[in-house]
Amino acid sequence: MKPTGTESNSDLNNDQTELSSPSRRTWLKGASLGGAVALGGLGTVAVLQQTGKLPKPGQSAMGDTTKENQPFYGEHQAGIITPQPAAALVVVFDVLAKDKHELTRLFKLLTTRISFLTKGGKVPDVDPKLPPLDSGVLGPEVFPDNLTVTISVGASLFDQRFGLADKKPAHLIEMVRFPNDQLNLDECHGDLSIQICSNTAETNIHALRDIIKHTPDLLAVKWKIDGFLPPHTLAKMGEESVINLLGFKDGTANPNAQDNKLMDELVWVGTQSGEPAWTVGGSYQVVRIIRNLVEQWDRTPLQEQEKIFGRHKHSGAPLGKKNEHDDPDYASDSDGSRIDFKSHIRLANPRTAETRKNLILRRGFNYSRGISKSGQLDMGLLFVCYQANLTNGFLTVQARLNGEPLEEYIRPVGGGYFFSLPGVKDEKEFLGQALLA
Ligand SMILES: C=CC1=C(C)c2cc3[nH]c(cc4nc(cc5[nH]c(cc1n2)c(C)c5CCC(=O)O)C(CCC(=O)O)=C4C)c(C)c3C=C
Ligand SMILES: [Fe+2]
Repeated sequence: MKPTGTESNSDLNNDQTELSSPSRRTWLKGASLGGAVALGGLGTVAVLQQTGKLPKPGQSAMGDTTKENQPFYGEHQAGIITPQPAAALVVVFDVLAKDKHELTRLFKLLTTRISFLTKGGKVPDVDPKLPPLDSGVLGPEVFPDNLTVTISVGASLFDQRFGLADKKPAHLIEMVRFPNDQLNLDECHGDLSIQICSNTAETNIHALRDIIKHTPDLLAVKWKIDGFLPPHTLAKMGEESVINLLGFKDGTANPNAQDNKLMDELVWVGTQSGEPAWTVGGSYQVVRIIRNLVEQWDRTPLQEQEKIFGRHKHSGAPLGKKNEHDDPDYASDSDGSRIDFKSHIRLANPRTAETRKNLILRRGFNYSRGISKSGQLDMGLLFVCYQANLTNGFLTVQARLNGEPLEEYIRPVGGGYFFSLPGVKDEKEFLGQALLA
């Protein structure tokens, strides 16, 4: 299936992200040296640690964030409209289950593991002659650390193996190849994706190893990629967006994920969608591994970089405007002399009444993973987005972006389309229950 979509102009509200998390306020705010005198004899760092104004070894610069937790039970899975933490990984599996009965066992197992991992708790000791129940990566007691684990299924899960063909979400297809793609098939598609996000890479690794340990006969890893967000800009989230590896603020014009009505319209599959009933409360997930050709980009004049995005590099403001969240005001730029018609932002979202249905919720992370065979840095954007309708969302937006000047500096190399399952409402339910009913 080929993505399509051409749009026309009129005005549209500018939806802004409100992802502010009070726990992410910089720990230095309000820290004072008062009390240092009372602890005379200790060095300044030790004094600040004693008074709780500096992190102790093992604590992050934000303070102890290990107890932060995201609820597992709810109408929707966590990790979609949840504010983004610093670390992420996406892992995609082939499902080894042989029939629907085994697939049900897989989803029940995933439910049990995720509900434990996101809450945390003590892991029982076992006979030392046996393998320990837990990898021990987080110590003897597992802590939540803001963990979310989001389960999504690919189009291939609806083949003949499990008798689910008639339950396939209407828009779910295998990822299509766009003109600028240089896809490595080893990093494309798959039966099941798991997005794991938390405050640290270690917590994500712990969760992944726990899931793999419990599912040896049911899942086989196909591909995996780690992502991160810069902590120094995460601390200012809500005021400013985080910076991507091309040095631009990313996420500025994202729809407000705290606005439930907007999320019902743009992200969650609703009862009137014409989709199979089991999908209500779920969302289409797009994952794209988009390499940034940073050596080339870093030798590109600032003026050119800004023209390509349509925004000022450091402030993130639309060209010709002052502040990051200012409206690009395309009505006053009908000839494209201020913000080029081919700029990334103008193509991605022309902000017309007709293109409102194409809005997507982006939830990307930076990635960096060594060097290419020809000695270039292998880094870029782990692009993730969610939408209620894959065709209206990513496929249409990407079709508009095809041929954009940014393509000279980016190469999509992998990814897939998936459907994120609806949430688990309480302890009696399991992930995918309605799909397997
Ligand atoms: C198909 C969807 C999109 C892909 C793929 C994509 C890749 C991509 N984007 C950046 C950097 C930025 N994107 C920005 C805005 C933006 N991007 C998309 C969609 C895709 N981007 C949308 C819908 C928007 C919002 C447009 C708007 O509403 O005005 C920005 C500007 C800041 C922001 O609003 O987030 C940057 C910067 C890269 C580097 C990239 C691939 C590597
Ligand atoms: Fe973008």
